[in-house]
Amino acid sequence: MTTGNVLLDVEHLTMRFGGLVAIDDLSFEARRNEITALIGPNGAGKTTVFNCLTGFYKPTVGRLKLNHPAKGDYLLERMDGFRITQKADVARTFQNIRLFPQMSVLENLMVAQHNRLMKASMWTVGGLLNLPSFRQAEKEAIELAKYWLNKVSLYERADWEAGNLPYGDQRRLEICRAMCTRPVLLCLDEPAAGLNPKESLELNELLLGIRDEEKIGILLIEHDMSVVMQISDHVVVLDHGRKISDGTPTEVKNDPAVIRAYLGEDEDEDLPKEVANDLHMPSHAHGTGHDHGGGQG
Ligand SMILES: Nc1ncnc2c1ncn2[C@@H]1O[C@H](COP(=O)(O)OP(=O)(O)OP(=O)(O)O)[C@@H](O)[C@H]1O
Repeated sequence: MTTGNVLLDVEHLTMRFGGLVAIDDLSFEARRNEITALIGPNGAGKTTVFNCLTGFYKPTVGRLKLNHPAKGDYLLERMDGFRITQKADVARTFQNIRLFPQMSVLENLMVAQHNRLMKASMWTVGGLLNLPSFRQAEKEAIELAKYWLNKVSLYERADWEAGNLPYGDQRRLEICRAMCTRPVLLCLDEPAAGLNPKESLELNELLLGIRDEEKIGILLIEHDMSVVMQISDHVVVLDHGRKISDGTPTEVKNDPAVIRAYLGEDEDEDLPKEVANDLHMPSHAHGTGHDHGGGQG
């Protein structure tokens, strides 16, 4: 595993819901210019980590330090969700698509830049008077939106209602929308869910391009092991809220603790072929009864 360039430092994160410990003393790092995958069976606590990072939940215990390359350090656990996006430049997508379906594709990307435009308009006055500074900000916002639409071949459909796009395109539009906020950390919750193999490959290319060209950190929750193993620089494995492995994809897939978490020791269960292939395990194996499909968080 590489060192340096630590962008996100999660220290001793614990999240309890009443008597349920969803995250139990979790520590890990995510670096700039890297894709860090957070994997684990259903209910392992992955989405809860995202919810803590983005201000949806206040952690019971723990420190979530974002080392912003331009602005300094932020302790995310002390910030409200909108400030985490606005100030700390953390962006997120959700398991279930959350576009504005009746707005156009382009409008969805302009809404993402609302904060910047409001600031440039001096909270309406500059916009009403159409001041040069506002016109310039608006031009830049449109340019940025077009840049991302070109990246995902949606430029020609900028005027479509977002809800009318095919499913895979909606997923990619969500990523574009997050990128239009100019994040330093992009958190993606199961971006490959429901994609066909060709769309999954395109997603891999998009994410690798974002990592290499934008030089940001990506934190990825994903059940699709072909995506995880092909594009991650670093994988953190959770099971029942605890970290059970942390390393390169090769280190993690050979880790007996990971194999046990996915396969279990007691019951007979078929491991889904694609998980078995990517973890280099037999598809006939023993199981814990953990569900391996893409669940809701
Ligand atoms: N708001 C909440 N209130 C009570 N329990 C919760 C809440 N949010 C999550 N949990 C519980 O915390 C545990 C972890 O859930 P979480 O959604 O983080 O898992 P996950 O790894 O993302 O699962 P999946 O892969 O199915 O999305 C689960 O037992 C879940 O029921």
